[in-house]
Amino acid sequence: MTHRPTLSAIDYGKGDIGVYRFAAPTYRVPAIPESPFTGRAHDLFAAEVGVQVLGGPFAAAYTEGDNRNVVATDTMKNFVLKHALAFEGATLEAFLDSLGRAFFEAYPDMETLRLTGREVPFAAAPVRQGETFVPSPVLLSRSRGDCGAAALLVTREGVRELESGRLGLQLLKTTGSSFASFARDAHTTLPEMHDRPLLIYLDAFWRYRDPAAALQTGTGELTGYVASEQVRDLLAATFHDVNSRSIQHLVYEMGVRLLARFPQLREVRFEAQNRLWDHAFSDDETGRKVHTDPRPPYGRIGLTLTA
Ligand SMILES: O=c1[nH]c(=O)c2[nH]c(=O)[nH]c2[nH]1
Repeated sequence: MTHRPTLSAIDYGKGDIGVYRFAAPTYRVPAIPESPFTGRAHDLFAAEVGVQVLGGPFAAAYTEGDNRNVVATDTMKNFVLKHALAFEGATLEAFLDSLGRAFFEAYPDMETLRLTGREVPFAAAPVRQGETFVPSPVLLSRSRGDCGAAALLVTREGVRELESGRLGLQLLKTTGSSFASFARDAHTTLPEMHDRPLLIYLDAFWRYRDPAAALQTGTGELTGYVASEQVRDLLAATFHDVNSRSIQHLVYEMGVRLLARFPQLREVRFEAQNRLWDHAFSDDETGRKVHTDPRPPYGRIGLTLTA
């Protein structure tokens, strides 16, 4: 008999479950100075949801090919869609939380779930109404830009981990950023940059002191809920204001302001990428400059700040 290795961790589930729900309840949040956002202007709840079942009595499927306890991932997908029909709340976090509880109720063998969601952003198109433009109540434009996100680790006892986020920001500051006076040695070729056009890709994440603030199932004003659109705008406002000496310096300032603006948060985290364009040509007479894409290697800057 050959030696049988130990099954240290197993998980299986479904990814990228598109959930597009019409007539979804909306919510509002208190205004903050850095953002015009106070609530979603339409009633489409659109997200890509992921479900992973961890551990539990699913080992025999791996070791014996015994599927008797396996909930087919196709069944999970149907379960998620059906749950969206019944869900009374408005936010991604509340949806995933209630989804977890529904899974535990329906499937007694499930012990731990990792639930993830990423908003599919649509914005109301501006349409003329008299002398001005208003958001169309029926015409939405799919935005390929940044989006809200949430990830929960849940057990039958409740939410063990909850992290919210805004993913995929791409921010360019044309002037007012530097990177100079860094350590130089025999390997250094990078010149000092006292004013560089700075392009960053940025994912931002946050955790609440009390996850209950994120999991409110109400639909009116959700006091204490942090809307990812406001986070996006606060990060952009910070980049606008700060003359950064590096991306490290910039994300630190972003984190400080985010924690100060939302005292209900206990931790913020950033994953930034330096996507600075390469300078190609300049014309001193006109002041024009042309840049091009950099070579593939890019700088990565991470930061976690605790309040
Ligand atoms: O903001 C920056 N931080 C760095 O650590 C770094 N390193 C580098 O080559 N360019 C930059 N820019």
